[in-house]
Order: sequence, then structure tokens, then C-alpha cells
Amino acid sequence: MAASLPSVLVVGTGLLGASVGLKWRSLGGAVYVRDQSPTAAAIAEDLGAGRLWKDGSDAPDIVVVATPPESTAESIVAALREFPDAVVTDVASIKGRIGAQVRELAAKAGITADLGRYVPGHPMAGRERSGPVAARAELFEAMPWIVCPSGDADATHAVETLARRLGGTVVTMTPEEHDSAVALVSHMPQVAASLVASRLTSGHDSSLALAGNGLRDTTRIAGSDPTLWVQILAGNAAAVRPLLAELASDLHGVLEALEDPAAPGARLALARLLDAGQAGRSRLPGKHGTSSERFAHVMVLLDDRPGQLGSLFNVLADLGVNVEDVRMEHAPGREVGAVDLSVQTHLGQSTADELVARGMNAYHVR
Ligand SMILES: NC(=O)c1ccc[n+]([C@@H]2O[C@H](COP(=O)([O-])OP(=O)(O)OC[C@H]3O[C@@H](n4cnc5c(N)ncnc54)[C@H](O)[C@@H]3O)[C@@H](O)[C@H]2O)c1
Ligand SMILES: O=C(O)C(=O)C[C@]1(C(=O)O)C=C[C@@H](O)C=C1
Repeated sequence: MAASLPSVLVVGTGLLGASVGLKWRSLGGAVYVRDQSPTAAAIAEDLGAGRLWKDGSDAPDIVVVATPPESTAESIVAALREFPDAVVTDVASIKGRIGAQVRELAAKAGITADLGRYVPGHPMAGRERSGPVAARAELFEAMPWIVCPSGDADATHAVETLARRLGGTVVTMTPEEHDSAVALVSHMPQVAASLVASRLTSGHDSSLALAGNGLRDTTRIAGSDPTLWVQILAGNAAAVRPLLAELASDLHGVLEALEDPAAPGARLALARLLDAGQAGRSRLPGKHGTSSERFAHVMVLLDDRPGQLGSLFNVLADLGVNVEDVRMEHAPGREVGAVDLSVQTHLGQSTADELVARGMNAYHVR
């Protein structure tokens, strides 16, 4: 019920902040928005992410700081001071350094006793785009939302409830555990994707025209904002560096093996490196936290025409097949789309057979 939802002030109305505002508004909650850029705040308001904060507006119950990491601590402490009864949280991608900055600024401001009202958070959801126009109400749906308990149980509960209502799955961690985990699953991959994509700058147009989904999959996040990522990498350097050193060592192993691929042991060394990649990837959880490898994959080729996807899902509903996950790929230059359906393992072959029997171009991927 709208009346029971706490009111929210979003500080920083870019991709993350405006997404929080859009979702909270869609649930019926009151949202104010504020940004150092009047344009970003006005766009967020026009999108429906909240009303512009004005002096004299009602004090919010919760302040969500969604500014870049370099100004996050300052905005958190400013919010703790301006709203003495509000719970304050943030969505920044690094937690240890921001926590230390908050404690230092709070001590200088003489508000150390208020620190329990600040509950650090980080939704593991985003896009390779910035700004309010890229915001999506459903951005956080079923994604992990890390919350670091502050020591104030009520404030922590308020932030956990906020994260859940926004669609996230709450994961509790200390700031140190957070920084070490995201170094592995977010920060190192960003560097790898950017470095691979940067090699493309010197490629011929004719080579780039051949790029398929493999390259697109591995480089999507290379489109992310460099100014944001410099702050993230610099702010978590201690956790990211050892991982990059291991990556560099593995890369060196590939270089050595390729120096003389026919030499004894060279192909085994390569195979081991590639096999370790398969093993690592198979550990990534899919829907409901299960390994994605536990599902069977059924590929369906569809004409790139309106209504095709709808018909496919209608047939699956008739068959009583629950789709656990779905991905769509378009063949460049061809009017055909490939739909990769994840279904329960024991249903892989029968689903493909039933689709074929209904005239569809489908097969079970083994
Ligand atoms: N981009 C992602 O995928 C992603 C995912 C999860 C978390 N985060 C975190 O969310 C935060 C915001 O990232 P984003 O991608 O939304 O960035 P963004 O650039 O889209 O938006 C940031 C907004 O903050 C405003 N801003 C900057 N300094 C401010 C200040 N001092 N006071 C008020 N407003 C200020 C900017 O004008 C901008 O509108 C970052 O801390 C980032 O680490 C990002
Ligand atoms: O999917 C993306 O585009 C993201 O950039 C999301 C992503 C991530 O690495 O998973 C990026 C940084 C954030 O701190 C959290 C989420």
C-alpha cells in the first residue's frame, strides 16, 4: 500500500538513481530527486522518477545516494546532517574506501553517533550506459543487492526492505567481503573487456564487419563510462591488482604455448587454460541461484517478424514447459533470430521434438 511505503530522496539521478526512483514510484512510493546537474534532475523528473527536491519539501524517510564514488561519502555525510531522522544508503560499487571516508568526514562534522543510520548498499545490476535516460524501473529485478549492516538493526532492516521492494535479492556482507567479491565478478571483468575491445581500434573495417556474438558478448561492458570506472578501479585497487596479476600470468602462459604450439606439452598447457575457463564459467549461478549448466538448452530459429516470439511462448505454454531463462541473438545481416531457451534438463529433447512437430526450426543443444 502506497501509504505504508517510506518516502525516498534520490541524490544523483543518473542510471542508478533514476532507476531507483522509477521503480519506487511504480510501487506507489513518494520520491524526491536531486542532482548537482539541474538537467539530470529535470530529465529524471520528466521521466517520472520523482519530484524535484525543493527547500521546504517534507523530509524523506530514506535517502539513496547514487552519485559517482568520488562524491558518495560527501553526499552521505551531508544527508546524515541535513536529515537527522532519515536512514541513508548508497549504491556505490566500492564499499571499504567510501566507509573510511564517511567515518573521517563524520568525525570532522561531529556526527559519529549518527553513523548507524548509514547502511552501505550495492545493487549488482547496471548497464554499460550512464545518465537518467538509460534508467529502467526493472533494472534490479532478481539481481543481488549487497547490504552491509551498520550496527543499527532498524536502519539495516529499512534498507534491506527497500532493496527487496526494488526487486533485488538481499545479500549480507562486510565491506571487505564485498570489495573482494566484486573485484572478481565485476572489476577484473571490466578491465578484461575493455582491453580486448581496445584491440579493435586498430582493426580494419572489413575485419570488424565479421564480428559475431562471441565478441559482442565479451565486450559489452567495454562501452561503460571511463570516468566512473577509473573511480571504481582506483577505489578497489588493493583487491583488483592480485587478480589482474594472475590474469597476466595466465596470458603469459598462452603466449608461451603459442610460441611453439607443436612443442611437447604446449597443446596440453593451452587445453588446461581453456578448460579452466569452462570450469569457471560453469560455476556461475543461473536463475534461483542454481548453476546455469543444470538446465538444458533448446535453440529455436525464428524469422525476424513481429509475433514470432509470442507464438513460440504460446506453444511452450500449451506444452506446459516452464522457461527458466531466455536469450535472443540476431545473425548480423540475416533476417533470422536465434532464441536460446533454458528448460529443465529432462525436458530438453522432448521440448525440441514438440516444437519441430509444430513446424518450428528447433534443436536440443548438447
Ligand atoms: N553503472 C552501473 O552499472 C552501476 C551499477 C551499480 C552501481 N553503480 C554505482 O552507482 C553510482 C552511480 O552510477 P551511475 O551509473 O548511475 O552514474 P551516472 O553518471 O549515470 O549518474 C551519476 C549522477 O550523479 C550526479 N552527481 C555527481 N556528483 C554529484 C553530487 N555531488 N551531488 C549530486 N549529484 C551528483 C551526476 O550529475 C549524475 O547525474 C556509482 O557510485 C556507481 O558506482 C553503478
Ligand atoms: O551489466 C552491466 O552492464 C554492469 O555494468 C553491471 C555491474 C557489473 O559489473 O555486474 C557493473 C558495476 C556495478 O557496480 C554493478 C553491476
